[in-house]
Amino acid sequence: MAENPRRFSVGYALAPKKQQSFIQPSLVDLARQRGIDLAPIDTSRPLADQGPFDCVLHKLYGEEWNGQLENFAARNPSVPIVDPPQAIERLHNRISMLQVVSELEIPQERETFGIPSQVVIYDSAALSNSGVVGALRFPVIAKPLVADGSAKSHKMSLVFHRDGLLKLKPPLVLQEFVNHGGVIFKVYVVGDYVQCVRRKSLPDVSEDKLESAEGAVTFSQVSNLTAQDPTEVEYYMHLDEAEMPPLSFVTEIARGLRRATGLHLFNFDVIRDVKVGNHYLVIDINYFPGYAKMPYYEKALTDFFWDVVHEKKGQGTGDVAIGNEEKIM
Ligand SMILES: Nc1ncnc2c1ncn2[C@@H]1O[C@H](COP(=O)(O)OP(=O)(O)OP(=O)(O)O)[C@@H](O)[C@H]1O
Ligand SMILES: O=P(O)(O)O[C@H]1[C@H](OP(=O)(O)O)[C@@H](OP(=O)(O)O)[C@@H](O)[C@@H](O)[C@@H]1OP(=O)(O)O
Ligand SMILES: [Mg+2]
Ligand SMILES: [Mg+2]
Repeated sequence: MAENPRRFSVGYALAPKKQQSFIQPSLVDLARQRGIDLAPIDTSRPLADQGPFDCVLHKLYGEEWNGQLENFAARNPSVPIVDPPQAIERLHNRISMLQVVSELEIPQERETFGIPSQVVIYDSAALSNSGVVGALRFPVIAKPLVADGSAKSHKMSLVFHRDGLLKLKPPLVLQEFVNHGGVIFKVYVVGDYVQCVRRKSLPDVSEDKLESAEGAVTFSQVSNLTAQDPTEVEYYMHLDEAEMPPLSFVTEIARGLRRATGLHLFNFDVIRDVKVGNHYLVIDINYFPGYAKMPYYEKALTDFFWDVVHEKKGQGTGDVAIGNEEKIM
């Protein structure tokens, strides 16, 4: 009689909303067919008492949880934790998050990339200090310094003039707004796998608008908004027409970020400067983003789990490009 093939278990610890969106029956079924069982972790009990797991997947924060992961790792040194809290930590601060982009050493040829000019503001006095904000070109986006996934950390302001800064609540980052044709590219990374999609963004700000606009406007998670009125529907039709950045280019950045951060699961937001045409700016990096919105996410994630539990991370056979998807090796 044939032996039962070895099964693997991936334990997951996610906030309820994340669990609901990510753990879809289609993902659970596909993983199961490939010999991988997705098992919920009970966060009210010690992690080290649960399992056995061949991998621990998580998006939870805090000292208590980090302590649980440390205990688990001490008892199970060979079980990968995706991803280690110290590696995720740098994405929780919008300065350290983009610092890593500036440090990438990638030959820039036809397409170039960077980050927008920005300054960090720790106290209200700095908002009226010419020495601090004088070098910035308006409009600017004010972003909370902390990017910890809270609703507050996504609340931003588009500020047209210096007087619009005065009501803001530090600590925050003031980042120059770059006109980019109202579309952002979200580059999803799942281990070796990379997929780029278009999303709605803030519209360009013309010189006229800049002169006539007053103060600041607030917004939150623009890219997740859905069409509400006919002009929005019209907008979405044109969104599909925006030229994508070359996949090999975003894949190079993805590979660089993976190496520099040690992270396996993240996405980054890229905009294309309309004034330059082939210059791109990375404006945001998110840990374990909404993968369920990514076409065929079940396959990408299952392949990733398979690689992790078979300890074959990064030992592929070469680059495979399929449409807007690519594998980095
Ligand atoms: N420097 C910039 N220039 C132009 N538009 C920008 C800039 N920074 C941010 N935006 C716009 O604001 C949106 C929100 O900014 P950002 O992505 O930093 O916020 P977030 O709350 O971290 O987003 P997410 O939901 O992806 O985590 C972007 O998707 C983009 O539409
Ligand atoms: O809400 P979704 O599931 O779609 O995912 C969003 C995710 O929320 P969740 O982790 O609470 O689910 C966000 O994480 P936090 O910053 O809030 O931690 C952030 O990563 C967004 O960029 C994701 O949207 P996407 O970038 O994929 O469009
Ligand atoms: Mg973003
Ligand atoms: Mg973000």
